[in-house]
Amino acid sequence: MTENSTKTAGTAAEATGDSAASEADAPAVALSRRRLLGTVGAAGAAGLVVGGAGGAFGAVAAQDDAPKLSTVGASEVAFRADRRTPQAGITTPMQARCHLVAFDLAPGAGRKGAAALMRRWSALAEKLMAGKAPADDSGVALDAGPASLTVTFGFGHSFFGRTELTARRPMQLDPLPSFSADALDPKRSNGDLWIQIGADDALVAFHALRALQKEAGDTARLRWQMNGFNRSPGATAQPMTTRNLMGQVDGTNNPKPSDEDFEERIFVGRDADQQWMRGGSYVVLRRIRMLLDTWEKKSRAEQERVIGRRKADGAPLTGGDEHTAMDLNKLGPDGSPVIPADAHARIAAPESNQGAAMLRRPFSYHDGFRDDGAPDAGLLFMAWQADPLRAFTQIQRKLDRGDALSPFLRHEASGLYAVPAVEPSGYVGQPLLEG
Ligand SMILES: C=CC1=C(C)c2cc3[nH]c(cc4nc(cc5[nH]c(cc1n2)c(C)c5CCC(=O)O)C(CCC(=O)O)=C4C)c(C)c3C=C
Ligand SMILES: [Fe+2]
Repeated sequence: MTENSTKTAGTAAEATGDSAASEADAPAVALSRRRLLGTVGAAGAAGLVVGGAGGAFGAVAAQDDAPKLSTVGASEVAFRADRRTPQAGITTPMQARCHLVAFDLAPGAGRKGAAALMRRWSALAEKLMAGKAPADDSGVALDAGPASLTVTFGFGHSFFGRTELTARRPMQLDPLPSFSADALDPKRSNGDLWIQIGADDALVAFHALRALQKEAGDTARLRWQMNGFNRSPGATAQPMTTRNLMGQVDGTNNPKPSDEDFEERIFVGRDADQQWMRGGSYVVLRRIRMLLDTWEKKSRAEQERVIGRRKADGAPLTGGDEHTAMDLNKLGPDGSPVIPADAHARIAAPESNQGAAMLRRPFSYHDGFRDDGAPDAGLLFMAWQADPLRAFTQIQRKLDRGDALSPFLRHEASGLYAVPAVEPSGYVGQPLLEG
């Protein structure tokens, strides 16, 4: 139930450069090579379905007049399956681009207006993710396929008051506590409705954002919007965990779908009080600006001690490669821990937090330069979990008390959203809005 199937059209050798690959098996080969080692890549790859991504701007290999697409362009992520599944965009491998957008319901829209909007938005998202153009299309995404487009919908705390559904608001949506390093801008935080759009092509991502905004009509008003990016597929010789704008390999010690406790950590259980959230997840969003001018003045050795891992390959300072477990007990010749007591990876690790863990799926952002010339850049930190109190809040509280990375960060915006599962039919949130 954690995996969103990935469909793809496109030819073998085109994508892999592997002339030995056969037409039939190549898309799977190409995708698994590119994505298997990605931050949450195993999930997407495990759910591979090889099929055709047809549609108005999708590839239809059999049609002579249809545009030919690379495997990147033609890769399609399913919006829904034939059973209740988590929405796409949670375990889907991270795409190269993202737009995050929050809306507030217009006065008077109420539950009826919200339901109609979610019905329209879900239909549109399903169409776009299949590589099909909406009516009156702008043409922005012409020539491209779905490019792994995902559209993920969430509901914020304030949504439930606006729709008179407070009795069905899960306590997991209770506002996050304040942290000492917070410098939060309320205008760029929270919101009734939240959408995460991800795609491996910038035009496809923008096209979806614009189409969804237009579809909101008079029912919901845009509250804030953020843009993020990650490395482009195929940019590195082999698939790698992504780097953030501090240059660190970021995402190594994420929970993996193959972990025994992955489901219970990331997705809401079958016995949850709020039935409509069963199989869903909660996402915490933090727009975290990096103080890069200060960070970049530190030596590589100092930077590595801040995290507890090597910059070159993400390996723990206690040795091995990127995926070797940290040895938190190892002491150096001077008797002090090799991974310092205030190292970010030590303080955030499950071992330091009663086993708490969450699925981090962040995007970098760069919004130009501030008046003092410092980059307005950092991380759109997104963490997925079954219970934010036991995961994000627990870990952030600990980080707040003495993380060596915190002096280089400013948390400038925050959001917490309930992201329900998607049913085999109907629209996202229907069990909440009509249940
Ligand atoms: C509250 C949770 C977390 C925030 C906020 C956070 C911000 C943040 N992190 C990095 C860079 C790295 N984080 C790494 C590991 C890591 N971080 C968190 C949590 C938060 N990070 C966790 C739970 C972990 C995993 C710890 C473990 O189990 O080992 C790493 C190391 C590599 C990795 O495992 O991903 C880096 C690098 C930045 C730059 C940042 C804010 C901008
Ligand atoms: Fe971190």
